[in-house]
Amino acid sequence: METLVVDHPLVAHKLTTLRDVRTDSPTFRRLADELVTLLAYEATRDVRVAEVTVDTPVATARGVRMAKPYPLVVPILRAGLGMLDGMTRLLPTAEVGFLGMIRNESTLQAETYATRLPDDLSGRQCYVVDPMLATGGTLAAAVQFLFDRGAVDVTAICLLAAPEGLAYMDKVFANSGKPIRVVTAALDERLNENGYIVPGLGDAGDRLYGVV
Ligand SMILES: O=P(O)(O)OC[C@H]1O[C@H](OP(=O)(O)OP(=O)(O)O)[C@H](O)[C@@H]1O
Ligand SMILES: O=c1cc[nH]c(=O)[nH]1
Ligand SMILES: [Mg+2]
Repeated sequence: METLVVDHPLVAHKLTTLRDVRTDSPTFRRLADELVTLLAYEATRDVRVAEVTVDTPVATARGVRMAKPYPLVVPILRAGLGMLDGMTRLLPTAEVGFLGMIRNESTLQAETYATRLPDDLSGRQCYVVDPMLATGGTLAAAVQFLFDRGAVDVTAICLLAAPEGLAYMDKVFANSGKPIRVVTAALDERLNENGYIVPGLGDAGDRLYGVV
């Protein structure tokens, strides 16, 4: 598995405000939206394109267009929804599948409560969006759903990642033979005894949408 920590002053600046406990929900939403756009710019570096020509007012120019089948963007509900608009703004032809997953806060096991994905993902590039990669249980289950449907490669875009979660992903998919990439704004120190990322930003879903 490949991990890319996007090292850019604008990313670091926005992430710092996102982490701040004083940042209110409207600002948190706006920053999550802006950050995903910056991360997606790097994450889509290998998105498939097809060569085309267009007529400019002056001559013919060679260029590229997004190739079919178009990528699939998969937000993991709830918190991943806060990253969806930023992704589709950058990839307007992408299709969107949904996974509803919740981490049981006692066992830290991921439970799936909704799946709305195309049955056949053969040949599709998939982009999973979820702000937090903590133990990695949620992302591992999400990637497995996509591979089971034939996805060829999966890139996860996470605002924050913990070393424990990356190690877990590495272990689970060591022999998958399919490319997996994690693109994140920061690799934090560790998980605490409750499975929260330290220093982290708290519960991303609650900060986006309110405490449930
Ligand atoms: O790496 P893990 O240990 O599996 O934890 C990460 C998951 O936890 C959060 O979701 P949560 O379960 O809080 O659901 P929510 O988005 O509805 O708040 C987060 O958005 C990830 O999906
Ligand atoms: O720190 C964490 C860990 C899991 N889920 C969150 O929202 N935050
Ligand atoms: Mg949550």
